Amino acid sequence: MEAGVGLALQSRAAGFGSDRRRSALYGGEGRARIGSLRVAEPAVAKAAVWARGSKPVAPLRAKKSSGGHETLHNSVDEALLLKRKSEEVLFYLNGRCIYLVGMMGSGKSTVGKIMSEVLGYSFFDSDKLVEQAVGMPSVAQIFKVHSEAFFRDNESSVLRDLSSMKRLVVATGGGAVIRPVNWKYMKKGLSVWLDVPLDALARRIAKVGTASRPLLDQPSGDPYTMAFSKLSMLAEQRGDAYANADVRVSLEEIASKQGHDDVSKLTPTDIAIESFHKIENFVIEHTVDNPVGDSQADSHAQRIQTL
Ligand SMILES: Nc1ncnc2c1ncn2[C@@H]1O[C@H](COP(=O)(O)OP(=O)(O)O)[C@@H](O)[C@H]1O
Ligand SMILES: O=C(O)C1=C[C@@H](OP(=O)(O)O)[C@@H](O)[C@H](O)C1
Repeated sequence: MEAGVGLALQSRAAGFGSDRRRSALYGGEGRARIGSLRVAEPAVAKAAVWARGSKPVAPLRAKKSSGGHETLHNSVDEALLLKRKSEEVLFYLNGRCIYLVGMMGSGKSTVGKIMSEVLGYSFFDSDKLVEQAVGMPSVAQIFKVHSEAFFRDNESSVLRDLSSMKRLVVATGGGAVIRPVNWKYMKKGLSVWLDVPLDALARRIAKVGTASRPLLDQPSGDPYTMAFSKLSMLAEQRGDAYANADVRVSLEEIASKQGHDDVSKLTPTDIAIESFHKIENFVIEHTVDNPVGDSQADSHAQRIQTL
């Protein structure tokens, strides 16, 4: 049984409900607002926080980072490229939402927040919306007190409600892809599969712990090994479900384009840029009547080049 997610979203949209609920709906994480979009921090500066390597480095306004000029240059270049790509994509998206899908720990929330900020879209994490709809503080607790099926019903309701909105980036839960009805909702926008090798996922999850991810939570054992074996099982069960996404962003491919094979060197900004690139190609390839018009697209491309 679902907990009236649709009604909850509507009543909150009309200004009812608790502040906690309202801030989660309109700000995702308390930043942007639907209706009057607001980006709290300049996206370029924010993006520059993630420079090469897996750790955040100092923002631009700070003194030189330990990586020196080269690191600073890399982060500035990345941030500018991200900005430029987002401007191109914004045009092609025409208000459509972006749904990020992928296994647990694939970076949907991390990359999704960067994409939403630079686009000026609102960000939502569907797990958080389910928690609010049900009135429980964590997905883990929902699984424990109710069941996975109860969680999945509410997840579908949240996706249904989001699908009627515009200009959102949504980080879906890793298992949202298994229900065909969820694809009906996500296909109202553009879906992006963050395809991350299992060993990298297991490393990330072992680092942050499994308490918030009930399907991986194990009372004992080496965290990396346990996460790896559970993730492998889930990946097998889910088969090709992720491949329903409109575009696939493979971290292995990005790493190989950059001339190495270490996906742990990729920053979330690298991944956001590649996601924009793939979305743009997808829209161009799938625009049957070319409603944008070639000349309009050309002049847009020229404008972008001069930025
Ligand atoms: N490109 C990346 N490099 C290194 N760590 C990352 C990267 N993207 C995400 N992470 C880390 O991996 C963990 C899971 O990321 P998250 O965005 O929460 O994934 P998801 O939303 O897909 O479950 C977080 O601790 C996050 O900081
Ligand atoms: O893969 C899954 O089935 C799940 C992924 C989780 O979301 P994240 O992918 O954000 O961790 C969360 O929805 C729930 O624990 C189930």
